Amino acid sequence: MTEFIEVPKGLDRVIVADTEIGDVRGEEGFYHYRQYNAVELARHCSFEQVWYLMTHGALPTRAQLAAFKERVAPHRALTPQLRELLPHLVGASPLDGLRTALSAACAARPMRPVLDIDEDARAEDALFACAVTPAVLTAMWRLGRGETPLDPRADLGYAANYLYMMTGEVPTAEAARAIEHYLILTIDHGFNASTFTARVIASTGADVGAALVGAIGALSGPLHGGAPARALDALDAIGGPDNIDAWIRGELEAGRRIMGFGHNVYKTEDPRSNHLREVATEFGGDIVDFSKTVERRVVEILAEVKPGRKLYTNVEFYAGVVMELSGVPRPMFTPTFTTSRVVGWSANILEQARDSKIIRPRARYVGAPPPQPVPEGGFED
Ligand SMILES: CC(=O)SCCNC(=O)CCNC(=O)[C@H](O)C(C)(C)COP(=O)(O)OP(=O)(O)OC[C@H]1O[C@@H](n2cnc3c(N)ncnc32)[C@H](O)[C@@H]1OP(=O)(O)O
Ligand SMILES: O=C([O-])CC(=O)C(=O)O
Repeated sequence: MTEFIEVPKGLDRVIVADTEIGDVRGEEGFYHYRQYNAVELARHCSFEQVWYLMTHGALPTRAQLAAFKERVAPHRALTPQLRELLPHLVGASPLDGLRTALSAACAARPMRPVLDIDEDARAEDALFACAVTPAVLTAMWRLGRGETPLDPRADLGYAANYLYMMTGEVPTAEAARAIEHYLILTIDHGFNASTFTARVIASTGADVGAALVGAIGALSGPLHGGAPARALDALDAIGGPDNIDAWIRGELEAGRRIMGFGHNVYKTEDPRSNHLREVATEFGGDIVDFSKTVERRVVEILAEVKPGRKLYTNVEFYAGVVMELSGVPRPMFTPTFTTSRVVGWSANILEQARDSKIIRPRARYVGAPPPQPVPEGGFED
């Protein structure tokens, strides 16, 4: 007799795997990649150093980093197939374009199921997908505006090159470093919905590309990854200090959620939000002051209207502010998130692929009691 185990809705607080990649300690407001505080990594490392850490399990030596960058370099430009495909995707949102184009690029490679290949081959597939993602997104953006996609520049760091390929301008050091901080902060975050999706797909033995494309789909919803542009739109809709309370209360009365607030794991301040607030403060300006006032009132009003829920700003609120100040166009906010999270998904896919157990939970059937006779011809009257 099979014994069933009830778990809370949304798998809330359920531990479904062991991982050596990192963890989120929600009560403390702390998260880490491997053995390092992720915020400290953002303060002290380049994106590529943390990328190496996530996939290799240790920070690189100088020589290892140089060798890693050489492995990445040939994959940073669009493949010939992508150059041909992307113009056909103009009109799609950058994220939908990425989902489609990455799938095509992985198919053209071709990628083979993780179950059929060794660790090195899986890691090469993951490295290819991560390296080409910024080129796909920036090309989609430029093509959509009638501009020619740009090749990556070897003399620019990861974030500076990303901004350059998108806008055609070499960004200021301040903007490049701000985006690099944001990208490092968002590489990984426990078993969030998109990472879990990637791991479910990898647990079937499917190829790395299949797992990444599924994860992109999971990151496109407003409740996960899709909030930064909506948070900025909210600042626009509020308009000025006199309208803050009325706008927030109106949204809550209409049953809507305030984007960029609340988190499934953090029951105190999100450390990424605290760090990005600092980054935004270094830029300074009206939008930063206004954001801080809005943040304070949202937290206060949520505490009043939703007592006991412990709702604070999550990463997405100041992510939007920092991206806006760094010159990232709003439709590229969530796509920019994928350029970092693809590295975290990849580390998770590689870890999951070492485990041969398929992820396969059960659901309780609550429909009409079976078996009923099938109506004549398969039609209802
Ligand atoms: C990188 C990221 O993906 S970060 C998350 C980005 N998403 C957002 O910012 C969207 C807004 N936030 C939310 O929708 C939620 O806080 C989530 C999805 C992030 C987390 O949800 P959960 O932890 O599962 O909380 P849940 O949905 O159970 O909400 C708990 C209560 O708080 C309320 N709540 C949670 N977040 C918010 C919010 N942003 N605005 C208003 N109310 C909220 C819910 O309405 C619910 O109230 P109830 O008890 O009266 O029903
Ligand atoms: O952890 C989560 O559920 C959402 C989140 O903040 C992330 O994925 O970065």
